Amino acid sequence: MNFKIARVIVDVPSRQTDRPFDYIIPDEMRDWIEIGSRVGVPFGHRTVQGFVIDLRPDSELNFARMKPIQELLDLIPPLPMDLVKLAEWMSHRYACSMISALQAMIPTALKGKAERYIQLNEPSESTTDPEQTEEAVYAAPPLLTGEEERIVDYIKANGSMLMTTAHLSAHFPGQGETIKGLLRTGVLTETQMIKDKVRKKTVKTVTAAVSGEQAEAVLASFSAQARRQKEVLQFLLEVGVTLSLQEVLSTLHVTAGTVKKLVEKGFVVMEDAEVFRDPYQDRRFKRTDPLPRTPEQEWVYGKISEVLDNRAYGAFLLHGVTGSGKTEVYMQTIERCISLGRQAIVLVPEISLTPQMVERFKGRFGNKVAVMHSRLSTGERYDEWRKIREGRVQVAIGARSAVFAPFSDLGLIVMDEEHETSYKQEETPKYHARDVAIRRAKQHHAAVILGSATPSLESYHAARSLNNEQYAPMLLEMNARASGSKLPGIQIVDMREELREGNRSMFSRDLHAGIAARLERGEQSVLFLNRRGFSTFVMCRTCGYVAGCPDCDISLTYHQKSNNLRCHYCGYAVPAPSVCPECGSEHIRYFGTGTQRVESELSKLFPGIRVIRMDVDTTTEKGSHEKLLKAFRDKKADVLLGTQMVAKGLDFPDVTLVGVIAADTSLNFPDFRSAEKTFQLLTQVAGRAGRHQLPGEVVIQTYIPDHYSIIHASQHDYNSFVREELQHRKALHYPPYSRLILVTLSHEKLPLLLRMAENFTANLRGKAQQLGWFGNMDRFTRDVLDILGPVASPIPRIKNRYRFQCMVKYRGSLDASELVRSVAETMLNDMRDSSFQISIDVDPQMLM
Ligand SMILES: Nc1ncnc2c1ncn2[C@@H]1O[C@H](COP(=O)(O)OP(=O)(O)OP(=O)(O)O)[C@@H](O)[C@H]1O
Ligand SMILES: [Zn+2]
Ligand SMILES: [Zn+2]
Repeated sequence: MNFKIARVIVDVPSRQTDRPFDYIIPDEMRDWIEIGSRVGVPFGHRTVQGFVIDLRPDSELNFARMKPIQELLDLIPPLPMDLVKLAEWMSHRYACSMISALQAMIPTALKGKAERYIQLNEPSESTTDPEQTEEAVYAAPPLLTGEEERIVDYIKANGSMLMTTAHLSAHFPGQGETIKGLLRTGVLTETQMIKDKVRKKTVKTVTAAVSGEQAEAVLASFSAQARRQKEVLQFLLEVGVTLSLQEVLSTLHVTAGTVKKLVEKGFVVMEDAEVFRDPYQDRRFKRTDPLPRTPEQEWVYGKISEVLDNRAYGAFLLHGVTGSGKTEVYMQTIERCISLGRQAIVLVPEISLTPQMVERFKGRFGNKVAVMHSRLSTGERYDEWRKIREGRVQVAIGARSAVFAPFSDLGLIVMDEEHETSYKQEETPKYHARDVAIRRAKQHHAAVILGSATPSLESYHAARSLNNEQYAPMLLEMNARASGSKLPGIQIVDMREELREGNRSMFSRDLHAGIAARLERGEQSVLFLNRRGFSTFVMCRTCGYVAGCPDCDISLTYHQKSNNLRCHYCGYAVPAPSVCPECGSEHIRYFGTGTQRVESELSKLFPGIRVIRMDVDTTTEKGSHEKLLKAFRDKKADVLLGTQMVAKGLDFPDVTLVGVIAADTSLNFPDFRSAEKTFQLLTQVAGRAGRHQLPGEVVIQTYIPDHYSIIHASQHDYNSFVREELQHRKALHYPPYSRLILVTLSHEKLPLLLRMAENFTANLRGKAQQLGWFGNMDRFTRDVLDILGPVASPIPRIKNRYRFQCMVKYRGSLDASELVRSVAETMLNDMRDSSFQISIDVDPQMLM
């Protein structure tokens, strides 16, 4: 097929440009441009980056008015065809632009921006006399001043015809006007090209360029002064392979000059070779072999293998209690997938929080694994990504964006802790990695494993529902711990009772006794603080003043390290005041992070206790997690104290006590998922205790001891919790009995916003009525859509913009995303007020 036209999505984030634009494919690019290619194209007066999403033999548009593609940025398209298709689906499903979906799929390194370059003006072909040398063309007609000549000579002398405008102006300070003059008279021209944020890394390599027969004669020809050169050549001939220049220099203690002389003489070839930055190159991972499967693992493994072997789509919800050996199942099914010549993706909630997971996969699969880690440098991430794209690895492990790992023959996607909210991206594109994973698996006829000890109600309901949809996951359960150990006993302590009996400490008597016993026996404890809701704000105890952000309706957060107050939404920061700005009182209190308070209380109660604190403050540095966890594993501490971070995936043999300081802070959250979140957290932390030989014990402190999520968690009873929670959800038509779309409208002027929010909701309602969708959720029909609001958002003002929201609730097979998007678009087009914004969040996880 001879394609002349490429349809390109340009990297210009505006509603008007969210459609493909047609460009002519220049002849020399014909063989190279593919769907998924990244290109630089002229757009208005700029050059922008874009992605080819379709190829056409022809265009409906006038060829004369169409522009050609300016440059092709990679030889291998960064996006395989299936990801381009996936982006189209995402854009529809999540009501986001195509460019935002495509950008989410590539590493930051490839988010190129146009850079301006200056070059000598190449004469156009018609006027070029082949006899005329370059020199003649420039030197002759326009009479250059001395200054101008120096600039032109500098460009020539630097060999490259291309030089960034920035570089040139920096090299000739104060000569801006001269350079502009040269541009005006056409001696120089300026072009724009896309420059990537990071380049491939290369090293110089050297190889002997002398054949075996010649070797002796050549070596004999060296003079006595060239002894060092001779040594180098001899060495290279002996090893007989290409070595990095650095290696040669450090082995033989010679200078680069010596090697260069050999290159000049033609005895050695020096080249640039691409290298991959490997963030784990200095780390050794203990190799592990597959464990003999337990009977439960065997059954689960069999079910998944069937689908893998058939190369069919199949989804599984693996509900296994903590320590049941889910990770071992992931690894063994992945091994099977690889042996079939296919590749696998492992998704984990937040990879920097799960170093043990990375260790286990590296230990089993070695250099077959690429790690997509947010803490890696842009360059390192780019290289890990290239290993995937170029087929050098078979397994990718990473947080939600790893779902886009560009494998060519994907066979399996594993999503560990599938209930975690971090799988939902809160910025545009607001996708949920679970739904994207299922979609990708369908495209590839691959298997999906959603694993959790506490599956989300959405997944559980889908697996359980009677009118089993085609894509619903199959429920697989594992109820016993793989090691044979029992789940720990859990005790609930009523903190109100403690107070009544005169205990004002944050530790109940039972938890206190528990920690003391561990100290005596040389065992370890994990203390968990439910951070949500713990105060880090500043309050005056005299007048009740609370420091708030002037631009956002939210209180400022106290940061101990820098001793200032910061707004989490807009970044506003002020030094922490020492007296109340309102009444001048000195009784103004700073509440540090909850963990700091617990830590100081611990050392008061147990002098000499060794505590490792793990929270946002102690884990900002790269690798700090690993360090802290290793220290704990090496028994350099008695207590690991932390927030959510200590709840996940940790497996330490000597931890026999887990204490939950305040279980219910997350219950008081205005969110219909708060009971579910609390149950999940408690189950997860409790699961850290007694995983090996020593039996475990858990103490949960709470002010609401009779809340069903706490009671069921204390009995390890997921099924009863779910039954009760589903009843509440059903009564209120919350997910999984409906789906939600949260629409947030914002503007600086409150009265205007109010009117627009009313209008928007009315338009939406009207359109839904026309379609016959609108109705009360109590209605006994499958397809129905209801609209709640508008109301002020829970945070009514951010960055000086007021916010109103409305909630769309629907069920059945309605295309609600499309409805909301079209109403929003019509309204924005009619408004012509660019300051008015509508943000659409499909399947929201945070209702703020
Ligand atoms: N077949 C097996 N035989 C013996 N030990 C096993 C087996 N499978 C897993 N284990 C061990 O049991 C422990 C728990 O296994 P694993 O971490 O895979 O469970 P998990 O379900 O992923 O745990 P969690 O969800 O609590 O993080 C680990 O120490 C693991 O090495
Ligand atoms: Zn005050
Ligand atoms: Zn703010």
